[in-house]
Amino acid sequence: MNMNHIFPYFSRFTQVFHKVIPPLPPGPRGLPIIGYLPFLGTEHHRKFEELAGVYGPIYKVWLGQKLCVVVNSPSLVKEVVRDQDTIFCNRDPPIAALAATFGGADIAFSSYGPNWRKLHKIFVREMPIKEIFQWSENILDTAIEKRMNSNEGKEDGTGKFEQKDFLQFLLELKEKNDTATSISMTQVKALLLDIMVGGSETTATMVEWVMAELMQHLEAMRKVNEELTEIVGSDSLVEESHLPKLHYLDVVIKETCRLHPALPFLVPRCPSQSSTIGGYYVPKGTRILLNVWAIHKDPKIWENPLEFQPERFLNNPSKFDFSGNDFKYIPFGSGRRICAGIPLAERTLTYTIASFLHSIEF
Ligand code: HEM
Repeated sequence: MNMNHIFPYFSRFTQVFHKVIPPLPPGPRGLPIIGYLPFLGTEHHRKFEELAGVYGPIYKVWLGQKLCVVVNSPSLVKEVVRDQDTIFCNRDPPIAALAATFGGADIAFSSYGPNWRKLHKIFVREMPIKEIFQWSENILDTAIEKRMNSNEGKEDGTGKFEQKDFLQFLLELKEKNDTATSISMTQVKALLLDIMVGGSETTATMVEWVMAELMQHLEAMRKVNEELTEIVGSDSLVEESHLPKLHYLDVVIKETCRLHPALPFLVPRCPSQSSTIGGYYVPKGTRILLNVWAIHKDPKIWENPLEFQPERFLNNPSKFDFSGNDFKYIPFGSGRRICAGIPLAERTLTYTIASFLHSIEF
């Protein structure tokens, strides 16, 4: 066992001895140095769900030299993302993420501080979300039109799109002299990474899961198709104005996000100072995993949790939205570090799936 393993225990021992701080959470035993790593298997979300069944709403697990605390209940998630959000809103990026994001210069892996605040403000308040959406809308329209052998596209005749470019928006910010909003080239690249990598992989994964669930549940597929015929009509393509009226598709997407959250532990957080969760001691620097996978399938919270039942959201669609205010349902996270792209993600998901289903017979 190396010093990293020993030190928290030693320092805790002296403090517990003097009755200053509570114990660490319970958790499975691991091996010296490598901790619990050899027992994780390949499906970490299932293993961590299984451990929640054994150790309850909070447990610790050593992954190599890293102390991880896994939180498995809505009330303890609230302690992390609401009651103590300022302490727990740092990230704990692995080396690979730091290498990919220019040392954590982006929003997702940046520590909570001036860089995050500036980029987050630009992203949430100033980014031309509509233009980014229309850019993806154009790509999809063209793909579907090609698929339908139609020549009526939104291209300008030269094969290029007429849309204003969001890259141009970022480059203009780079040229600004105003320190409050101007950004460096590294920040431009980091923001693009968040949009292109963070935004596209998650959205593509969710589109695949929705299609897979609908193909397994033909009654739900029939209802979505009926709704599309009613709202869009049989001879037209799906447009952005149709999206808010597609209520059944909305609950299909919500139910899919419950069963298959794109990030089953969200993006791990890290306390900036030692704290407690659920009465247990959590040292500064611990990796905090919020186990959305287990919470979304907890039979104490959900009736028939493993079944695909979009109707469970139908009577109360606004209670379970993506805002992260109800800690039983947080596919996009919650608190200060909630997904910065929710409006875009919601529109893109609904638009892509609606267009596929309306234009192609599966
Ligand atoms: C279905 C699609 C998506 C899902 C399921 C999703 C989910 C998430 C989740 C779970 C987090 C972590 C939240 C937390 O730690 O509390 C996150 C963070 C983030 N997402 Fe998304 N996301 C999606 C699409 C997008 C899109 C389209 C964009 C941008 C174009 C985006 C940008 C971000 C950014 C920048 C963060 C980091 C926020 C921060 O650390 O402050 N996401 N997302």
